[in-house]
Amino acid sequence: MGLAVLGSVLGMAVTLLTGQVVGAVPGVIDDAPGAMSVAGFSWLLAALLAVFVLQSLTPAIHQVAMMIMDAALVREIGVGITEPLLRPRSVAHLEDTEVLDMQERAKGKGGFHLAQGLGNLPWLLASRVTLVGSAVIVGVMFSWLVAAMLVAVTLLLEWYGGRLIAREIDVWWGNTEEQRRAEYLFNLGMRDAPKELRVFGLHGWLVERYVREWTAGFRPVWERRRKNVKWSVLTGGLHLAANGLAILLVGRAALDGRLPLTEVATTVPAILAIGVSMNGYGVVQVRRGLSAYRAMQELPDTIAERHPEPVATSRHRTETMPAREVRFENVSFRYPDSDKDVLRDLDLTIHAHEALALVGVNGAGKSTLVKLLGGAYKPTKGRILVDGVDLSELDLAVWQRRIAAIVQDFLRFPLSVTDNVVFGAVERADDEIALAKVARESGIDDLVRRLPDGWDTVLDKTFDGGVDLSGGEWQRIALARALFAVHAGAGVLVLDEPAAALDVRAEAELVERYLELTSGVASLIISHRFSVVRNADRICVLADGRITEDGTHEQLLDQGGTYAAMFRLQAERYVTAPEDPESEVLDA
Ligand SMILES: Nc1ncnc2c1ncn2[C@@H]1O[C@H](COP(=O)(O)OP(=O)(O)OP(=O)(O)O)[C@@H](O)[C@H]1O
Repeated sequence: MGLAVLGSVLGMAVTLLTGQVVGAVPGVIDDAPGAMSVAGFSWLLAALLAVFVLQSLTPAIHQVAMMIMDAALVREIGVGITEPLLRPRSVAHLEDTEVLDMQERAKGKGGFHLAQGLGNLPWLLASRVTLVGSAVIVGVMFSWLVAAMLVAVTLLLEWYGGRLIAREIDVWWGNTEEQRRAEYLFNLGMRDAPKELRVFGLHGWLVERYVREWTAGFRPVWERRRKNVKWSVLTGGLHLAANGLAILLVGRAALDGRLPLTEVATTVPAILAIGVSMNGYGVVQVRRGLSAYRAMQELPDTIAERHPEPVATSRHRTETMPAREVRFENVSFRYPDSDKDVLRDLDLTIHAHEALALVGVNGAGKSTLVKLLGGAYKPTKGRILVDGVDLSELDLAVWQRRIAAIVQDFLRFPLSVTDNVVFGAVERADDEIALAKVARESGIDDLVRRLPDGWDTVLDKTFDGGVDLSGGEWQRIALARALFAVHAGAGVLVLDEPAAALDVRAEAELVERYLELTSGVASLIISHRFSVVRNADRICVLADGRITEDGTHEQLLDQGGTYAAMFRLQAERYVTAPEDPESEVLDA
């Protein structure tokens, strides 16, 4: 800001000195009495040159300063927006439309990002300094009335021009249905589904559809722009007329001998400087940048107010829990903004050191139960007790580190194999012995040996030397990550569909070692594969939001309820297809 203001002050100094130089020329040439000496004139010229050079340098220095500032601003804004969203240990705020709106506003409306808005602040300030300074020059040297007229016209037209720009930008960034569809199609082709598009030969369809949606999406922008053109020409004409009138008045005063040469030579550039200080675009950018800045500042408080985090009471030793059990007591739950209870008066106890399997049809609420266990959501009714202590009284950050989980949509980091595994317990990232152990347990040791850079291979083909893994290989990596967390001391292991992408042999291996892998921790396994489920110490059926059956595999088969029916249905499929290699595994 200092540099920008200095630049405009130096600009005005150039105007004043130029006026003095021009005004002094006749006297110096005529060597008139009382006129400036040649030496004095030379000093004046030297001063003009020095100020001019300085003024020419400031934009370059300003650009460099802004580039450095801009990088820092973008970084700070990135942190300022993401940090409050990441900090809470639960996730309900990420589905709260008020929070999401505020986040959108903080990112900047109408393509005016906060960094751009704030980055424009110095330029706007500089143009304001030029406006006021030049108006004072015109006022002092010529006429305050003309100065006031020029300032009024400039500000009025700037305000109106800003409105036109803002409207056009709002239409542009209105994020119409068509624009969003075009963006979706673009990402589909470039990022999300390049393989499927080729397999189905959809290239031509995608391009044609993209062009159609894009054109439809931007039609309102062009309509608005067409409407704006005549107003823009009109305001431009008015501006020109006001400046022209002011210069005409200066010219007449000069011809009438009322205005000396120095004043004429100073006033004319000052009038032009007022004209070019009009900056409607900058005003809109700064105004929106500042409103985004306010939203960013309010974001943490809004999240804290609307989604208060429980205050952890240090009386409990969360880091060794659960020593006995985790108990769901009369728990009901519905997602925010939903009118359907996913869980209803559910009672369930998971004992420490016990392998518990949870089965149920699609959408029964199994993954939801895991989210509650991890404190991602709070029950709408009832309590979750860990060794008799309400989960809401525990330090959630510590509790969440006690849980090792493979969730259905586990993360596939485009980083090295090591990073993908040690993210299970970053504080133990250097524990190579544990790393080697989980590699054996999860069956990724062979895979790592085959990879070009072993543990350092990046698991994303878009990076140098990176590779793509198959779905099943990724699942083993996720299993290794969860086991690494268990070795680092996690007390609860959650495996949500750990075998979904595994081949028959890998699944059989997992089944064989399942109880060994989960010994010593409370484990919850969710699977539609009964070959996995039947090995658990205890099996619970989740239906209609509550536990309807509870027992060992044999007990539940004897009961002849839902579990038995589901198991027989799946087993029959293998029995009627004896050539299916999976039947051997099942028999085994
Ligand atoms: N974030 C959410 N907001 C609203 N409803 C949700 C959300 N996540 C899940 N649901 C709904 O909650 C219900 C239970 O979903 P959940 O994922 O827990 O089922 P699931 O038993 O794990 O199913 P699956 O076997 O298919 O994985 C479903 O009806 C689902 O549509």
